[in-house]
Amino acid sequence: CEFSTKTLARTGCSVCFRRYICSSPPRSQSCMSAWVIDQYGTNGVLRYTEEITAPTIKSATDVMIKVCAASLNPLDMSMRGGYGSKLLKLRRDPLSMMNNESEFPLILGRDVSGVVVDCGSEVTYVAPGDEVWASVPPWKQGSLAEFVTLSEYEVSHKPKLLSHIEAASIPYVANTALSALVNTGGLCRDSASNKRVLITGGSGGVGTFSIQLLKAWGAHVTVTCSQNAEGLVRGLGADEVVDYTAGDVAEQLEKMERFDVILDGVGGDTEQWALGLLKPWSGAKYVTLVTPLLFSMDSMGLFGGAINAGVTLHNKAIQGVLSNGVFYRWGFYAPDGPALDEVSRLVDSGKILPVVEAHFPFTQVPQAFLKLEQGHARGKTVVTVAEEDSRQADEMAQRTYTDTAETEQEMQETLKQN
Ligand SMILES: NC(=O)C1=CN([C@@H]2O[C@H](COP(=O)(O)OP(=O)(O)OC[C@H]3O[C@@H](n4cnc5c(N)ncnc54)[C@H](OP(=O)(O)O)[C@@H]3O)[C@@H](O)[C@H]2O)C=CC1
Repeated sequence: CEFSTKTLARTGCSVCFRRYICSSPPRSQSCMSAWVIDQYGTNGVLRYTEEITAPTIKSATDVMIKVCAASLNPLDMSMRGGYGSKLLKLRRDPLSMMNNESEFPLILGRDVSGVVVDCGSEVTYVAPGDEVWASVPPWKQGSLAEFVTLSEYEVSHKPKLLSHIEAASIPYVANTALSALVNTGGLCRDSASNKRVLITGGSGGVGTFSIQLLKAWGAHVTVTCSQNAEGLVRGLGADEVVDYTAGDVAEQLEKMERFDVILDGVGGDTEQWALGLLKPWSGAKYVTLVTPLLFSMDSMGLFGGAINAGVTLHNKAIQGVLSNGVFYRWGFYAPDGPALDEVSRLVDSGKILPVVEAHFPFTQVPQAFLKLEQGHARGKTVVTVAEEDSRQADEMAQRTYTDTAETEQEMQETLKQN
């Protein structure tokens, strides 16, 4: 081929690119650019390189994706600092864990929207050239890179209505919300209608997605957030909003009808008052996303940490059932391509909108992390990885969430139209 690997990657010439990857390219041609970390720490550990080995198709069900856009989640910040390193290292490669080999360089980034460039021999659901989106499990190399390889099960067709930048804001929070609400909270499209659901931390990534999903399923949604996020969450469909900065949040919520499910994205002392807000003896569930499992394993070792976390969960679950017959549970992210197919349909039918608060070019990944560190998220922070998307990025800059009242009106109009 007359083009360099990089040009091929950027022009999406999947046939030529495929030949390059599969014919054992010379070292320089199998490299890609990425942001990596070589040790755990603060933002200074992020390093840009064009010399990291590009992923390849290793299994018959692998799908290799050219990344157009990625996004950041609180987990990226935590993983940069070493959070979950023991369990994730074991999950990545048990052998290297036993041999005490290094897990570095690591690539962060848990969302991808991009184009398939190569597939294993058994892949049937997608083909080179397809536009896809996916969440990247934390035990795999992330999406702050030119290419990422996932299994076919983890990948889904990108919603047609979204740009890559918009699409990259959804998969990780969607897979987390669906896992927590469906697998752990027992809700689903057919059973959620008229169920009363409370979401704490409704203005962040998981919250803004969950509100829209639950409204699309017909649930009644109450949200806690800061006063200045009320317009945003109401615009996404929240029925009732409680400003946690305006006095005792538990007191305000106690005046309301009891809930069937609580999705807690805040943690801390929330669980001390939240369980009392559930309908007693009715199968109501409290699901928290803020769990001590990985922290325990980091500090006490894999075995000790697992036992400690298991005992904590068991005691709290028993306490919940004994005190007023409610279920206390921990919710976790789970990769799930088929679940994203369902989300894709909801997005294309206008029931779910992306909430992109800020986006950064690939050259400014450390700045994107700094934005994340400031907290007070209002949706998601996205990174444009491929150059083709830079024009879309400029257009997005005009549409980025800046004014709450305007956004609320726009979102309500769009959701009403659908
Ligand atoms: N267990 C798992 O597998 C997963 C766990 N998580 C965890 O879930 C949590 C939520 O994730 P995500 O939505 O991505 O996080 P974000 O950082 O995107 O959002 C957090 C939101 O909570 C708001 N907030 C902070 N304090 C409170 C409070 N006391 N009451 C109400 N709202 C508050 C923040 O805004 P403001 O401060 O302005 O009020 C912000 O909008 C995180 O802790 C994350 O680590 C996420 C994914 C998977």
